[in-house]
Amino acid sequence: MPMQYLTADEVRDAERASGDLLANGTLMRRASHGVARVVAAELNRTGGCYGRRVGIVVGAGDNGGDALFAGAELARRGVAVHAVLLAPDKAHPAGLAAFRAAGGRVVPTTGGGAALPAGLDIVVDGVVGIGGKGPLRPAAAAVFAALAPETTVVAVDLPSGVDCDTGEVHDPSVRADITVTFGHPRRVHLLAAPRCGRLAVVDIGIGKPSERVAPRLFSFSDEDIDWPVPGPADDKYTQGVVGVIAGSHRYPGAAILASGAAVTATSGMTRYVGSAHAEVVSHFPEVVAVPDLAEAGRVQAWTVGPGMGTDDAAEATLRTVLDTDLPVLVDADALTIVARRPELVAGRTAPTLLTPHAGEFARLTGTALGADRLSAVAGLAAEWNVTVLLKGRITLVADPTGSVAGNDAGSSWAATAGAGDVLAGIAGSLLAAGHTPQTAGAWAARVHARAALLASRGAPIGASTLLAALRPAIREFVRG
Ligand SMILES: NC(=O)C1=CN([C@@H]2O[C@H](COP(=O)(O)OP(=O)(O)OC[C@H]3O[C@@H](n4cnc5c(N)ncnc54)[C@H](OP(=O)(O)O)[C@@H]3O)[C@@H](O)[C@H]2O)[C@@H](O)CC1
Ligand SMILES: Nc1ncnc2c1ncn2[C@@H]1O[C@H](COP(=O)(O)OP(=O)(O)O)[C@@H](O)[C@H]1O
Ligand SMILES: [K+]
Repeated sequence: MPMQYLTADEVRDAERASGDLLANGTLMRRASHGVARVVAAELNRTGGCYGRRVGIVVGAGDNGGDALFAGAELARRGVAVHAVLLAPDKAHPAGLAAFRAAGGRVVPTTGGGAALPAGLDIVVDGVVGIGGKGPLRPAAAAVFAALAPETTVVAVDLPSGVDCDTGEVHDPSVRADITVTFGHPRRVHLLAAPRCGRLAVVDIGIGKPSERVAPRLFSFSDEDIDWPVPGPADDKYTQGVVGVIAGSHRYPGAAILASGAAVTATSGMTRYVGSAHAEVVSHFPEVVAVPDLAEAGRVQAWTVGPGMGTDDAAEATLRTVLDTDLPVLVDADALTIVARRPELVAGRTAPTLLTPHAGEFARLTGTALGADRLSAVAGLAAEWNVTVLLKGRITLVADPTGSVAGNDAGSSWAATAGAGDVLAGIAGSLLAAGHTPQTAGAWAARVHARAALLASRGAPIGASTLLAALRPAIREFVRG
């Protein structure tokens, strides 16, 4: 099942709908118990709970309340728990009473600030949760800045200082090793996944919000991905033929990478059109390669753009392809052309997938991509009535209805020249196989990221190494 990521308002809506459970404190009891369990498991993994030392950083709201109740539970298990109260007058009263009663120690405040003692095994970030705004304030920032670098940080609900709805990482903010959230993941857990560390979702007995607001962010689970495979009745044409228009005789790299990715991604046939036809065939003899579009046979989808140039001839080719009623993936140089001629795609009714990186995105919209990547990509998709895949560590694929599929690559080894050409070849193949632009883009991003991880094993890679790992990566997503 795809995972849905909620806004802070949607979380509040779901919490309110749980009625008595919210009012009588059951939700907070379950939430804090979940935090304590995760912290205890981490301590047990590294030697046990008894005699260990944990710090909690407690803000003014219910996030601090969660931390205090969790601290109380840990203290009852024999952990020495020290709390810094950032706003002593506002600290959750029942939480603070429980913490003190269990033997938790509150660090005395001196000169308006307080620091945690040294030598802690784990520090719990209970500064802010879904009610937080902006960066960490100075008192909280000082506590985290003073921690030894090896201290494990467990964030309650989200790392404080990171925006719940946009994932904007303010400076300063918390970097968590583990984040414990409640009921349903929030947008921040995907949009700022590297800042959240491992995510633990604790069931506290709340349902889904009654209404979702656009953009609605989700991610495919591995099990949702069902890679196309040929059946007994298939031949090379029935699985969808993909056409690649990329590269040039002078710069054949993009042509070879995109065509090679298309050959590898799905069975069937890959056609190539462009002046690098001889180079493409010398690397991948199975590609049917011709210099001119007029000579190309039939395809079920086009990938157009990487390294094709932006001159009049390139524009004419792009126009011809976009004038068809076939699915088209528009990348790289083709995006530069579209930025000056938006009417080429804006009126299309056939499936259209634009795949910009941040710089190309800015060229398309005329403004630099800000911190709210999710709203930006959903906005462009809605305005142009196309699907937009925004590249990066977190790839976002927005369709025009406000649905956005996100994928955390899990590593950043794919940030290498030519990796985008490989992505374009994979996603084009999935379009030719009949998938929607959003599914094609999101599945391509997932398998591309997996290939980068497999290829790298901890060392830098180039795009051809990534391409070589594509087949084992795809194997993980072939069902049955
Ligand atoms: N509802 C429930 O049943 C459940 C809720 N649960 C938990 O409650 C959390 C939500 O609690 P919440 O609504 O009290 O807000 P919260 O995130 O603690 O922060 C707001 C406070 O922080 C302050 N503040 C704001 N920005 C700040 C900054 N940058 N730096 C420093 N301070 C800042 C601001 O205070 P002020 O601006 O007045 O100083 C305000 O008082 C949720 O994330 C989950 O953990 C769970 O127990 C499950 C059940
Ligand atoms: N920091 C990062 N972490 C993970 N993947 C990244 C990162 N930056 C870029 N990528 C991925 O690498 C590829 C780079 O594409 P692109 O920028 O078009 O490069 P090129 O044009 O050189 O091929 C995309 O698939 C993108 O999502
Ligand atoms: K927090």
